[in-house]
Amino acid sequence: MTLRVERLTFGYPDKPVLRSVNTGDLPVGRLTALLGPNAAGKSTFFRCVAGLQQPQAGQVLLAGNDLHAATRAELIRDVCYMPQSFSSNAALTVFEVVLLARKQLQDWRVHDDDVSAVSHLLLRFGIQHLAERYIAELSGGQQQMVALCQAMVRRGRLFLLDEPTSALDLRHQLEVMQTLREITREREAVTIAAMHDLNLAARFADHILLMEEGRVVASGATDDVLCSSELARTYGVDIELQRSRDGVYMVGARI
Ligand SMILES: Nc1ncnc2c1ncn2[C@@H]1O[C@H](COP(=O)(O)OP(=O)(O)OP(=O)(O)O)[C@@H](O)[C@H]1O
Repeated sequence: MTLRVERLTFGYPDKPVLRSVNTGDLPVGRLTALLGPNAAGKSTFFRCVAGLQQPQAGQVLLAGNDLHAATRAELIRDVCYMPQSFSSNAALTVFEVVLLARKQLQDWRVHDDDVSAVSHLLLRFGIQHLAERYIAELSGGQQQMVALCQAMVRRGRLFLLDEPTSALDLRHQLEVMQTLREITREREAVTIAAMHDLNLAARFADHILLMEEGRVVASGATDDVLCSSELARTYGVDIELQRSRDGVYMVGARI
């Protein structure tokens, strides 16, 4: 199974945003990092793929089937989306909001496997100790981990995560990326994480999509894309890359 987005096009009145985006085949069981400068169109791309914004043209093919030809219920079942900004009912606990995310568009009854899925995921992301805390009482980084659990708690086939580590400290960034990579492999899902940290992408992503001004200008294996002159050109900086045992690290950037 692969995800393949073809000619995805979206714009606001007088403002084209996505200009015929083609991703190539994004492999199942692999973590893809979506990179690109501010305003390149990454969040818009996610919203269009998730069906939250209506593209003007193009197809989103998951295992060869057009996601947007599916029913709303099928789309929600298959695609799990974590938006860039966290918004949850502050009067609910962490356990409750993650459970609610799991039950989205499902039978309202809570079964044993729902409770164990939520417990297991909180444990996996290391926030089980927050389960009974109210959302309003959490730090920004803790809220981001809860948002991530909301996206990952369902059995989707495609996970779209908009900057999942932007509010996290160094240790949590590494732990979350490692866990995301493991879960993606175990579930044989397609996971795309938009991010600005090239070092994290280099270390954990298997595949890179590089976006610039509403187009994907490079799609390929992490080592290939990060070493390309395209990356320096897209960001408008000189980038020095150094390979290490764990992958490719960006060690320096100059304007
Ligand atoms: N509701 C809106 N109306 C008009 N233009 C919008 C709207 N939302 C986003 N845009 C524009 O669409 C373009 C792409 O925005 P988008 O949020 O997709 O970029 P991004 O790559 O996710 O950026 P960042 O890395 O800064 O989060 C930007 O020029 C932005 O100003």
